[in-house]
Amino acid sequence: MAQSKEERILNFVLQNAVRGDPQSVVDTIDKYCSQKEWAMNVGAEKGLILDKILEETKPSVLLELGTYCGYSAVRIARLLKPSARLLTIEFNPDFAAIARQMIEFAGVQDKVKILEGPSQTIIPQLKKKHEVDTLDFVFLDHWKDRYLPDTILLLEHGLLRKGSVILADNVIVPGAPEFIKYIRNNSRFECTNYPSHVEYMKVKDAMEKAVFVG
Ligand SMILES: Nc1ncc2ncn(CCCCCNC(=O)c3cc(-c4ccc(F)cc4)cc(O)c3O)c2n1
Ligand SMILES: [Mg+2]
Repeated sequence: MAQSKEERILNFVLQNAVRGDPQSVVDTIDKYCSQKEWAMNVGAEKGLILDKILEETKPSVLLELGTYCGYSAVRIARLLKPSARLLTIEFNPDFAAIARQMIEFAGVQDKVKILEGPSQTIIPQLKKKHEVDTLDFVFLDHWKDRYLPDTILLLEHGLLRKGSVILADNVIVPGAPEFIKYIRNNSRFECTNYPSHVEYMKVKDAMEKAVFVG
C-alpha cells in the first residue's frame, strides 16, 4: 500500500529525530515539511507565539482540537509541568494512529491523551467521561467552521473559568470569520491578535487569543 504523507512524516521523524527529545521531534517535522512536503502543522513561527502564551499561562489542564500528526501536541507537552495534562481530539483514525506514535517517540505520552472522534461529540463528554473540571487552555486547530460552535459548546458545558485562554490558529488562512466576529464582540472575552504566516509559506496568517473573563 502506498505510504501517506503523514506516514512519510512519521518515518522521517523515527529515522532522524532523537527518541525522548520533543524539541528534536518538532524541529525534524519542521525540516521535513519546509523542505520536502508541506503539511498543516502549526509550524515554527506560529509555534513560538504558542510557546510564549503557554509560558505566560502555565496551564495544568489543556484541550487541543485537531491533533493531526501530533506536532502541536508534542510542542505543547514539551513545555508543560509534570502534573499538567493535554487532551487532544482527532476524528481521523489514521491521523490519530500517526500522532500516537509521534507522541510516544517524543516521550510525552504521560502528559498527552488522544481522544478519537469529532469535537462536537467529545466536548460534552469531557466532564463526566474524562474527569475534566475546567480547562486552563484550549488550542483550536480543527475545522475552521467548528471554532465558533465548539467555543459555544465549551461555554454551555461550563468548561471555561475566569482566565481560561483560547488560542485559535489560522484566523486569516483558511480563516474563521464567524468565530472572530463573535469572540471580538463578546464582552466576556478579551482578544489579542498575533499576526504571522501560514506554516512553511510566505502567506499572511494570524492567531487569535481570547481570554474568558467569566
Ligand atoms: N470537528 C472536528 N473534530 C475533530 C477533528 N479532528 C480533525 N478535524 C478536522 C480538521 C481538518 C484540518 C483542519 N486544519 C486545517 O484545515 C488547516 C489548513 C491550513 C491550510 C490549508 C491550505 C492552505 F493553502 C493554507 C493553509 C493550515 C492550517 O494550519 C490548518 O490547521 C476535526 N474536526
Ligand atoms: Mg492550523
